[in-house]
Amino acid sequence: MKLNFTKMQGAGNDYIYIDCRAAGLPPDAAAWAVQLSRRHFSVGADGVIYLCPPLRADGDAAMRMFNADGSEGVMCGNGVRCAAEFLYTHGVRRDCIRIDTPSAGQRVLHRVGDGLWQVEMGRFTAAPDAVGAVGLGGGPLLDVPLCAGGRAWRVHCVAVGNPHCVLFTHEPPPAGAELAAWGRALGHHPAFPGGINVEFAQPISPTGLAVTVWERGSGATLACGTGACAVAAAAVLTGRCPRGAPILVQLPGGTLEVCVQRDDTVLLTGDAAATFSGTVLIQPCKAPRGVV
Ligand SMILES: N[C@@H](CCC[C@H](N)C(=O)O)C(=O)O
Repeated sequence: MKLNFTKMQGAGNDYIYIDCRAAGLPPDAAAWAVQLSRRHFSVGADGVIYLCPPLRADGDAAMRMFNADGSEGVMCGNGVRCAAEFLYTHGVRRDCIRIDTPSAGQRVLHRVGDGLWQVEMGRFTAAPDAVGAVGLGGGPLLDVPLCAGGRAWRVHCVAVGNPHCVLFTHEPPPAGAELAAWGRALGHHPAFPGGINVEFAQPISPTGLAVTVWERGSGATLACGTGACAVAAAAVLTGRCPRGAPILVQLPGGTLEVCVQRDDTVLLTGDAAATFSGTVLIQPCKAPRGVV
């Protein structure tokens, strides 16, 4: 079977976009995500995003995002900007676009420049499944001691749709094998039975953070939009960055601007671009992908 797709990236977080606005989500959506995301063997990506019929009367489309291992994410901060850019160039040429999601609600996006979108990401909350820890008034869990990968850490658990485990470092954040090893150890820690995304953040100025990311379901990625929001929220809550001001989150794939507002809602601004389109042959799935 042949499938039309568009490859897009936001801050280097790359997804394959499949337009299902007419037909709806395909039954093999998760299996296709595993197959198509494999770098060197197929299109290659951090995951697949299906654009589906809207869930609300005022929605322009709905978005379903699947990580490279076939697990479904609740939200995708980089992916939703690319989804808006895709819709903008495929029939919804408006500067305000509304994208529905099954469990994170509707996201409203504003086109603030050529290929530049600002998205209202909603309120940050406690990461939902940090077992045994108690958040402040049901809010994020701050300064939680955790042993993982043979090291003792202090982590901040914040959800922005997806759950995130944020760690602040004095040194430049880890990359390569170190990022993969620590990300995996923390991301699969028993405190997080549903798995968690991991961000290492080094404050580099009063409003700037250098960040590296290990994503559940995809491994190390060049950026994570909800992750950038979670890092900014943790930085505000721990007094490292100001509330209500733009915070620049520098990731290996690009810089995202995040503003944590007085009511705990978060604004995320960043690029969104198509890189190529094509047709891919869907093969019967042979070998399952290993856990990342
Ligand atoms: N890269 C995304 C988040 C994707 C989902 C995440 N891996 C999860 O399963 O929670 C972003 O830009 O937010």
